[in-house]
Amino acid sequence: MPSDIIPDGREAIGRTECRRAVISPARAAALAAALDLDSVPGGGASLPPAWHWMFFNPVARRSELGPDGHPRRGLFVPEIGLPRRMWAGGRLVYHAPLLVGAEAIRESEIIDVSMKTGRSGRLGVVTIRHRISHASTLCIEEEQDLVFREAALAGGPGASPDSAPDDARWSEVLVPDPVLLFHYSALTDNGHRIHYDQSYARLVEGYRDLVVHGPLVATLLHGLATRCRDGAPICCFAFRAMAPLFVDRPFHLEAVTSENHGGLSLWARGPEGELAMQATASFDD
Ligand SMILES: CC(C)(COP(=O)(O)OP(=O)(O)OC[C@H]1O[C@@H](n2cnc3c(N)ncnc32)[C@H](O)[C@@H]1OP(=O)(O)O)[C@@H](O)C(=O)NCCC(=O)NCCSC(=O)C[C@](C)(O)C(=O)O
Repeated sequence: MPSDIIPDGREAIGRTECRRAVISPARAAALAAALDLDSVPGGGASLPPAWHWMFFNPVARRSELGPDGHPRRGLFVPEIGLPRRMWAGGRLVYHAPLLVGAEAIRESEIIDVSMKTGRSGRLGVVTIRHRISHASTLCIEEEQDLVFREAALAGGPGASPDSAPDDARWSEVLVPDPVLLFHYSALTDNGHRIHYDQSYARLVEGYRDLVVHGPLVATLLHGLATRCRDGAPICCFAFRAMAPLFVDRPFHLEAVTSENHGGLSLWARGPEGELAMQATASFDD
């Protein structure tokens, strides 16, 4: 392809992949430890919601990695000429539990690639649909939004995050220390350098420090949602990452009962009061 043609990635719409994994009790126990939880889901138990993000991830050979530590773009996720990847949001429907110890299959399809111009510059949004099943039982349907941004430029448009709500009924604080980031990267087979390589995060991607994983924050919000409802199963969860959170800077996980749908509105509030992630959860009861 001539170098002056900027790819838009839309040729990848419809691309599919399929991965199998055993919902490993050892990984579940390791995530429970990393999150400092009292209970560990053992063999045969239901995997807590969002913990499936530990499984089905591509493990690429070193020669197939891109400069950010992810598998090189073009293998499944398309190359769209925008180098900085972020996990920016998703929508999940939980139909049936994934069982610890059992084999599961994830079928994935790229369903949209769209180019946008945001306050922070040009963005490419790649949306992937995943269907996760035990044999013929569909357990989770998920749409995952990956955002790709332009290379960091000195003096480029800065982030202008909104403020988080101030009416939380439930609030918990978490310090995302580097050991937690390390464990979450390892448990999710995620080589993305923004989470552990400080000079890369700062000098190449232009962040102020190591970035907290979007799926980790969303996992913590799932946990808060479950506690707010005394363990009732979540049936739907949607989230959008609005601003990055950084290592060692405490943030709050907060929730309030939603007047619209009777479920919960949740958010992560960053250290300066910024809205870092917003989410909604609804329940089977
Ligand atoms: C994405 C940023 C730069 C856009 O910020 P912006 O200010 O430029 O955007 P905007 O002006 O608010 O919106 C522009 C357009 O983009 C859309 N948009 C705007 N935001 C989103 C979103 N979240 N999800 C989907 N779409 C989004 C928005 O709807 C709009 O579309 P429209 O023109 O059609 O109306 C900004 O929201 C941001 O910095 N978010 C934080 C992302 C983050 O911190 N993610 C977690 C860390 S990265 C990670 O964990 C990675 C991992 C795990 O290693 C991994 O690679 O898989």
